[in-house]
Amino acid sequence: MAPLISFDNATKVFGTGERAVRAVDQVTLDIETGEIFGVIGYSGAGKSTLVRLVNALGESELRKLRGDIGMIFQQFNLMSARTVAGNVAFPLKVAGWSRQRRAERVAELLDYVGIADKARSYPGQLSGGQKQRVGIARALATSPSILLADEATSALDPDTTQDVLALLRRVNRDLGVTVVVITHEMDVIRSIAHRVAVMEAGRVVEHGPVYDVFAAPRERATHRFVASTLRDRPTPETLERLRHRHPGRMITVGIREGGGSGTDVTAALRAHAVDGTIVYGGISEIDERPFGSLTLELAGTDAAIDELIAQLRRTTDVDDLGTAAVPA
Ligand SMILES: Nc1ncnc2c1ncn2[C@@H]1O[C@H](COP(=O)(O)OP(=O)(O)OP(=O)(O)O)[C@@H](O)[C@H]1O
Repeated sequence: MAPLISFDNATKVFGTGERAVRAVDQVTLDIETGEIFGVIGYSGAGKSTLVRLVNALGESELRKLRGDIGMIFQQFNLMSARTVAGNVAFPLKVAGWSRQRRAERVAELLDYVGIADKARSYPGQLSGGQKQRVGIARALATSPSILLADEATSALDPDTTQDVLALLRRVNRDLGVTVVVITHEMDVIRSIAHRVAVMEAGRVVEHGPVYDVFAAPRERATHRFVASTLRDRPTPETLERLRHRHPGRMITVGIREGGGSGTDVTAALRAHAVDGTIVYGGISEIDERPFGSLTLELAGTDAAIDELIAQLRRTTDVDDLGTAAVPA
């Protein structure tokens, strides 16, 4: 199937001469129908500009697509003088829907996003999470096939963020809407994206399935984003402290789907008569698959520990951290 959105060597330059900024620099990227695609980067990386290019297609393309792209924003962009129902009805009005059909569609949408009771409220009377639900209802009004979410959860607290992300996941799954999420937070990517592109200085420096990018980040920026969300591996400072309490041989074992599970670790310890104490770690989910690591202090003969590590390395990555006396 042909991609829904295709960037082919896309470039956007602001300004001219010495002051020219290449906000988007030779980006080639395909977004497939039905996926949740994440674009992550630090402030100024060019994410918003890239997504705005989707909205700025040539006239004929645009006519074909008008009403086919919904958009939600960090600051919600609701009309404060209109009620919730009025905000959601607005794009339908623009599209020429009758009053009766508008009312039906608005009721259906507000029910879907879980704020049917707020139809007559004004945006100023709503919490941030409720405002974003209105934004989502409005963006979905004309049944678009693409939803662009530009930092849509960046103004929300962590719990509300998870609620809104769960709603976006439903929109993708139940309604088959292709969702493009722009964010600077790897937590957001980890929670809902299937594939991700990492942007830096206008370029896509790395992209692929979220699980693969997490499991084997190649670029420095990607390493930083991954570390910012998992926090499962001890930093050098943490390791220093751990060594005081646990002077023995330590290893960090990657926990993955299809190899390197907690069960594998337990079985390997037993098979080699090595005792393992879990001293650090975290296992969570990426794209609904297990992912993380465990750091263990091991007690056993050197030979047994070496064999244990060799066995684990057949299915997952193992960092040998050495001992307090002889760090690796
Ligand atoms: N209209 C404009 N005129 C001039 N420069 C611009 C304009 N829009 C964006 N830029 C520049 O392009 C670069 C990329 O900006 P962009 O907003 O796309 O980044 P971003 O990754 O979305 O960052 P943020 O999350 O802070 O919005 C920045 O250096 C920015 O200053």
